[in-house]
Amino acid sequence: MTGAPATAGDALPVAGGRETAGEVWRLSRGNRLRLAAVLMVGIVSTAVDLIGPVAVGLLVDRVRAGAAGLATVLTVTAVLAVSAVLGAAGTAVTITLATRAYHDILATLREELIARALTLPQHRVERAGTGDLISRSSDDVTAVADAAPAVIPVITVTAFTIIVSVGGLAALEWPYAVAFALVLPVHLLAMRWYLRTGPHVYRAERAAMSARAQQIVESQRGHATVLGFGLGEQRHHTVLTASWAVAAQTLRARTVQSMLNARLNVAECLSLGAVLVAGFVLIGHGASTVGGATTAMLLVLRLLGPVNQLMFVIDTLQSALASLNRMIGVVTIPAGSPPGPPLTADTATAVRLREVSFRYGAGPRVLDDLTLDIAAGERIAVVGASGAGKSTLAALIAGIHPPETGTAVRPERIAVVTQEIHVFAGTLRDNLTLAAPGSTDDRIRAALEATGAAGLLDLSPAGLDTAVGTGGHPLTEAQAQQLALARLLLADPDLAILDEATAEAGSTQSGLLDRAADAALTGRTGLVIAHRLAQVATCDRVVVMEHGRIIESGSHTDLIAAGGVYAGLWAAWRAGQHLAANGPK
Ligand SMILES: Nc1ncnc2c1ncn2[C@@H]1O[C@H](COP(=O)(O)OP(=O)(O)OP(=O)(O)O)[C@@H](O)[C@H]1O
Repeated sequence: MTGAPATAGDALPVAGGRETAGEVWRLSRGNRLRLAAVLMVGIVSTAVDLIGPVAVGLLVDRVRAGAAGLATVLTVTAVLAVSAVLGAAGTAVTITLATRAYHDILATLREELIARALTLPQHRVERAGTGDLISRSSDDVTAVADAAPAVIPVITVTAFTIIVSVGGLAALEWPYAVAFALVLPVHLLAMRWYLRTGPHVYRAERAAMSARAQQIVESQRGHATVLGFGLGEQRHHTVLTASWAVAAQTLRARTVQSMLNARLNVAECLSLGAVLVAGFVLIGHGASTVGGATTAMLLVLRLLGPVNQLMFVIDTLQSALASLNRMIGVVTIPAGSPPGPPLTADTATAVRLREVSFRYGAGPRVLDDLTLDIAAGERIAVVGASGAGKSTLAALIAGIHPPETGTAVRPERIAVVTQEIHVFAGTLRDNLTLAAPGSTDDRIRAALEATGAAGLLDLSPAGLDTAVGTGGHPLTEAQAQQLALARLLLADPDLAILDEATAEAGSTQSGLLDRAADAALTGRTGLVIAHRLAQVATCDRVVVMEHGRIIESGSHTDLIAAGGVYAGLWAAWRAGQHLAANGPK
């Protein structure tokens, strides 16, 4: 199947803040009780934390009044210790509960993301670039998961500390709260600046990472092409450029963080100064004691810690939010139009296409008002020039692409074998029984025999337990094709589609793979796309495509006799075969 380059407009969507919040609320369905517990325990434990500053303030006043003996100091110390222990225990419980809820919600999101990614139309993924989807289900999930240890303690502690400490300041003497509130805009300005600057920087960083992943995936997938055309240098340069783009964006992000630090230092000095001045004025007017001012200063100091920490983790938070938006963007992609209903009533016809059209995105029509019936048990071959739409037709019949217009009726159980065979890491048995779990070893062996692939059992003494795929016994392309055809036989579908499934065979192996394909197709409806016309000639009917339309249809013999396009293709192919066998005259 030929492809087209991805454009910016094809990118997978990224959710907005409101959409993400709505989705997270939906995903938190099973954790609402836990979240309520977080709220209650958090407020109570932070309130307990207030006891310390108040006790120290009282001690200061007693000392100034000359009324503090050893007993007072010991009592205050004990109160400090008990409140610290209770506060810490409460905070630990809060953080644990919040972390569990976070991971539960993330796990649900990850499952939904993978489920959605696996059901995305293939052309949608191809247009966006496989790297983007891989990056969203790996890099982004990691970024959101890794943010938990840094972000959750700070967010929960800060939220409750702000509520309780500002309340405490106001209860002490309202001018303390006012003084703090007057300086709060400086903190908020620092945060606003950061929130305005940060997301762009982090989005750009993530996008650069996606682009790099895409380049690396393409270089690896196209390994054979890269080697074949000597593109190693060029690919290396492209990957290097993408990596430098990531480095540049990361540097930009860290610079923004340093500028935030400077703003935070200013805000901190101003806050402490404002409460100190308020204390000075209040004490001067007899409205507060030195102990009261001490309590106020301690409360502000307690407050500044988590607020500043919040600023420090806000970059992690921003980065995690950018990733979360990208993950939610995939989850909320609306399901496309479902493939046509499976054929049940008419057992004589396996596939019925009526005036179907299809285009990739906004591109030109690749299938154009195409009508085709395939009788149950019939084996048809589809031929035509490169780009005629053969693979697209096969994918539409398989239900991978929904038709843009027209109707497509097909059997329920369809299996497709293409030129690209992925051998999963696992045993031969695992790979063969993917689509037919529970097959007995005898059935598996029979399938291997029937497709002429029994030699796979001799790859190692382990037979069916031979490890293949990544890290396992390497398979040649032809062996992988044999494996796929035997797998198809085991899956026993109503309709088998072979799209260039035997194209990898060299001249010595083409007969072997053609026989394997024949065995896999026997007794079921089959659609074969092949450039080797020897395989085409054995089919019941040949369909010739041009520009997304069927221009000829009939048996091999009839089409040859008709002397049309197929007859020309056949003559050219035979001449090519003759030349290959005998050499030029
Ligand atoms: N994923 C895709 N995105 C956009 N355009 C595509 C995509 N796949 C195929 N096309 C375009 O659709 C047209 C038909 O492609 P298709 O692969 O179906 O043709 P084909 O007859 O199978 O060609 P070939 O024999 O080279 O595989 C071509 O113009 C191709 O560029």
